[in-house]
Amino acid sequence: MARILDGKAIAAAVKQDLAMEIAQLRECGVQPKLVVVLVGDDAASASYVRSKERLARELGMEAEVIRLAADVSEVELLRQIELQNADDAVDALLVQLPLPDHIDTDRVLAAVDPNKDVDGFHPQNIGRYAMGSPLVWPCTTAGILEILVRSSVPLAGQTAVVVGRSRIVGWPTAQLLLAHNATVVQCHSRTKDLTEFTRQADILVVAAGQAGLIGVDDVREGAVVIDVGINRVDGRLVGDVDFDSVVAKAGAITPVPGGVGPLTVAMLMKNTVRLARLRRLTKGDER
Ligand SMILES: Nc1nc(=O)c2c([nH]1)NC[C@@H]1CN(c3ccc(C(=O)N[C@@H](CCC(=O)O)C(=O)O)cc3)C=[N+]21
Ligand SMILES: [Mg+2]
Repeated sequence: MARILDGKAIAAAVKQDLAMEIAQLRECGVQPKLVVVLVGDDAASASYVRSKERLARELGMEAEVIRLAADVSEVELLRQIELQNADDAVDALLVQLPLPDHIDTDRVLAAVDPNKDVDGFHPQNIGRYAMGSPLVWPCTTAGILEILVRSSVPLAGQTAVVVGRSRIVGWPTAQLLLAHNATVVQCHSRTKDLTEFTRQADILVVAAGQAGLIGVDDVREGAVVIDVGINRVDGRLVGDVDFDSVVAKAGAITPVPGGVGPLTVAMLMKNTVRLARLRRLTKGDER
C-alpha cells in the first residue's frame, strides 16, 4: 500500500512556519497585504476566495477581496488592477480565474504589477521561471514541491512525468521539476500512447482535469503520484487518478480532497510573504 501524502498536515506545518514569520515581520512594521479580485458569482471561485481571505487573516496578514459583477467591463477591471498596483500597502495581487468570456484573460494577467504577481502568471514571471528562478512559483506548483520536499522525495536524476501543460499548473510544474534536476517528460491531451510515458515515471504529476484518466495500469510500481485534478463526479470531489486502485501499487500518493488543494492556498500565503519581503525590505536588490 502506498504512503498517503497528507496535504492537510503538510499545509498545517507550512502555516505554522508562516505565522511565526509574519509575527516577526509585523515587529519590523511590515504587515503583508493580499488583494484578490473576484469577477462574477461562480460558487467554486467564491468558495476558494473565501478560504484565501480567511487564511490570510488567520495568519495575521491583511486581506481584501474586490468583488466585481460578472458583466463588469474589461476597462473597469483593468482600472481596479491599476488602483491596487499603485497602492503601496498592497504586496500581493491576484485575479481569480476563470474570467468571463468577454474579458481577455491574457491582457488582465499582464496588467498586474509583476512585483505583486503572487500567482506568477505575468508574462515577465513566466519568463523568469523559464530561466529557473522566478520571484515566486505559481501556488499549485510551489505546493507540489512542498509536498515532495517535506515527504523526502528526491528529485535529482528521477524521471518525472507531468500530464497536462496548462499555464497555471502543468507547464510551470514541469519547469520547476527541471530546475530541480529531474528528467522531465511533459504529456498532454495530444500525447500518443500516454500509458507508455506514465509507466516510466518515478514521479507522476497529473493535472489534466479528467476524472479517471490514470488507472493502475498507467502507473509504475512504487511511483510517487501527485494528483492535481479537481473534478466533481456525482457530487463528489475526485482527482484525475483512480485512487482506489492506484493506492495499492504506488509508493506514495496524494488524495483528493486533502492533497494538493490545501497546499495551493498555503503557498499563496507563503508567496505573499515573500513578495512583501522583496518589495519592502530589500528595496529591489534581490530582484
Ligand atoms: N488566479 C487564480 N489562482 C489560483 O490559484 C486558482 C485560480 N485562480 N482559480 C481556481 C484554481 C483552483 N484552486 C484551488 C485552490 C484550493 C483548492 C482546495 O483547497 N481544495 C480542497 C478541497 C476544496 C473543496 O472541497 O472544494 C482539497 O483539495 O482538499 C483547490 C483548488 C486555485 N486556483
Ligand atoms: Mg486509462
